[in-house]
Amino acid sequence: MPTHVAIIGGGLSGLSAAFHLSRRFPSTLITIIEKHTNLGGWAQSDRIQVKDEHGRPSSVLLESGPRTLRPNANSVLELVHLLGLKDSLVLTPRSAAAARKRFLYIYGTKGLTPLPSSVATLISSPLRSLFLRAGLRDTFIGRRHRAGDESVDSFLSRHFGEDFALTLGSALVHGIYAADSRKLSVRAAFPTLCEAEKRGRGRVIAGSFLSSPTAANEYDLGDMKSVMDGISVYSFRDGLSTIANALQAHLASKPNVRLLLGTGVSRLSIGDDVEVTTSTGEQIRPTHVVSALPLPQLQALLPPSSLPHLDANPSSSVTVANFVFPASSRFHPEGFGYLIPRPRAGYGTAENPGILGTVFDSCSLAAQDTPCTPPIKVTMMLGGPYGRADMAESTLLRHLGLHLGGVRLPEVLHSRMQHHRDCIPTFTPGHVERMGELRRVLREGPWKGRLEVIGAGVGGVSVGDCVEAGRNVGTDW
Ligand SMILES: C=Cc1c2[nH]c(c1C)Cc1[nH]c(c(CCC(=O)O)c1C)Cc1[nH]c(c(C)c1CCC(=O)O)Cc1[nH]c(c(C)c1C=C)C2
Repeated sequence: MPTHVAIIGGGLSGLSAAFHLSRRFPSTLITIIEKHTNLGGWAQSDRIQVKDEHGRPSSVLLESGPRTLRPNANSVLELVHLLGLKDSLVLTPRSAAAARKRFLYIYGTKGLTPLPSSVATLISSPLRSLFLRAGLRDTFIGRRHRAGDESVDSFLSRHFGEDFALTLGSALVHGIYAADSRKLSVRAAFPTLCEAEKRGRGRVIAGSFLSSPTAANEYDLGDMKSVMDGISVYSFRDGLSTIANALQAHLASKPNVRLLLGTGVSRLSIGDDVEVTTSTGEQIRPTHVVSALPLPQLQALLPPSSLPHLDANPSSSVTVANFVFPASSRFHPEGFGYLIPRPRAGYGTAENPGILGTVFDSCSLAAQDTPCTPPIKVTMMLGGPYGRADMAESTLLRHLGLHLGGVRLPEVLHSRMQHHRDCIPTFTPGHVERMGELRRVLREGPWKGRLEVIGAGVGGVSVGDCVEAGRNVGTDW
């Protein structure tokens, strides 16, 4: 049993690990070391006060990282239940426009193209022939790929055709990984597609109708399943920071938990003992360590060549631009927002200076704001495979108006732009095998299972993946 666990990194993975370890080992000392003074990683929510064009005040919640959660992530629902956050939930039902209506902005077409969400909307959709050709190709050609991993673009092109992979696949990958679908591993990023291909003997659509056994895992959910019945996504009145703040308050109240904020780690080594040196020069000798850092940051703390594959993946940087407009000026359609596929001519061409997509936040999260008809909030996401997009606000707004079919935008009440460097890892093909080898070396090498490596760079980039990984830490200890 561990007597002292050091957790390096206080994002949601590290906090989840601390929460679950402190429950499982109530007499073990747990030290969380985070170089920033705030916890929660890039899930940061800020409340701002704005005045509308008539001088009336409003309070608006802005997110700089993830903004909504899906109810299928049981590990997060469990935290909501155990931390008593149910009363601050903001729920978006499946019937809401934000859940049903998603758009693409396709170069060469005017305005937004709705994505079909049912058979009826498919029949009348401008994307009908693209979807039909994709369905026919997968069903009648069906191509099983036997050797190893491949990119998302290559997988989708094989099954659904190149046009589908470019239009739908690249846009989806922008919206989740802010990455180039030609570089992202299908096995690591969309394992369910590979499983469906296997079940359908080479046909993904057929395979997705065949059920697969799901591993049973016990979660302490209280009545969260019924609360989430019919819900598409959820957040909290004060945004996603609510989870990190509640975890921090919970951990701060535990006598066996020590929070070292504003303290980095400069060295991590293993001899007879594990040794962690902090940026303040303190030497800590825990029995076990959890790294919840981005993998290249962990690599920088270790002696050269200690662990394999930590620098194998690149990562995407994203600039998040939040805009607040007057309540009276609904200028965009109701819906989730829109994604922009990779330009046919490639990234960095004149038609797109670097915009990946735009979220119509008010359609799902207006309940975070006051008064009851609050200002309209919209978030544009830039960068990723385009590289750093240093765009003037006026240029961004000109593009937004153009994407919406040439609408005249109202005066902006508030805006801000935040650049998140290397915030989302891009799992390149072979990632799953590489992480298997990393786990083997951690188990069998000098660490002998005393170091566990988690975080978005290992097993998945969603909040659910990060919280789940933290929950599973140290189950062999
Ligand atoms: C802030 C930029 C982010 C981009 N991707 C992510 C973030 C935080 C991570 C991410 N986004 C989504 C998922 C899938 C989660 C799930 O479905 O369970 C992940 C891991 C989907 C998503 N994409 C956008 C939103 C609002 C959501 C819902 C989840 C969330 O709030 O993050 C919009 C969006 N995100 C990015 C871009 C470029 C984009 C464009 C409209 C990058």
